Amino acid sequence: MRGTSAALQPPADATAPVRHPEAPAPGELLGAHYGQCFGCGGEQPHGLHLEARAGEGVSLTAEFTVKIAHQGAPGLAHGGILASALDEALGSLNWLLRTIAVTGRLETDFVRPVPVDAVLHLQAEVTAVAGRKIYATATGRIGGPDGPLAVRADALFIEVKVDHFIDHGRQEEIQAAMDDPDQFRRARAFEVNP
Ligand SMILES: CCCCCCCC(=O)SCCNC(=O)CCNC(=O)[C@H](O)C(C)(C)COP(=O)(O)OP(=O)(O)OC[C@H]1O[C@@H](n2cnc3c(N)ncnc32)[C@H](O)[C@@H]1OP(=O)(O)O
Repeated sequence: MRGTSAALQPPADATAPVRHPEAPAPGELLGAHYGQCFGCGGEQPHGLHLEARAGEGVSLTAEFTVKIAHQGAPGLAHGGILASALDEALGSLNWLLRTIAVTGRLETDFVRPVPVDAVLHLQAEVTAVAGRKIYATATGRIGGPDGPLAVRADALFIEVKVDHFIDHGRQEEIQAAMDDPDQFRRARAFEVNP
């Protein structure tokens, strides 16, 4: 069974997504956008350490290994963790558009339980854009890109200005990110077009 609400159906005037000319080449690792990010940051000991690689068009692949710290039921990944992995993969697509956007809505189907130590292979793509609204979809398969389907999600991202983070984020982290002398890292912390 699959459920996607009307809010995730692109409107009639939606257009196909356009890959930014300076987006990383297909096959290139995207790297973490922020070291403290729970999804991709290398400085988060219990984070997902999700590694995303650019694909063709506005798509990517990503992998994450389910760790002991990610359990819900004994020996199985927590559903919220799996939704986080999908959210992170979907959010990383915005780097290929060079658009700053946040998740407005995320609808997840949990198809099959995912055991600890399994590697979840994610595939995500933007399907349509309508004004500030970015529609995207993702799947997660166990053990390999052709492995059994475990999770899938459809999402709506909403384009925001960098002020979204500056206005709402805790001041000390915002300041630290803004003070980063590495212009590229500073830009990516907020997924800003550098
Ligand atoms: C930096 C990259 C990090 C990647 C990590 C993974 C991504 C994340 O987890 S991001 C963090 C989680 N998300 C958030 O914190 C977002 C919190 N929400 C918000 O800040 C606001 O609600 C926000 C910005 C999404 C929308 O607010 P606002 O800018 O005022 O837009 P608003 O005018 O309400 O809506 C714009 C359009 O989007 C639609 N929309 C907004 N939210 C939703 C929603 N939840 N469901 C469906 N449609 C929505 C509106 O209906 C409207 O559509 P239309 O233009 O057709 O009328």
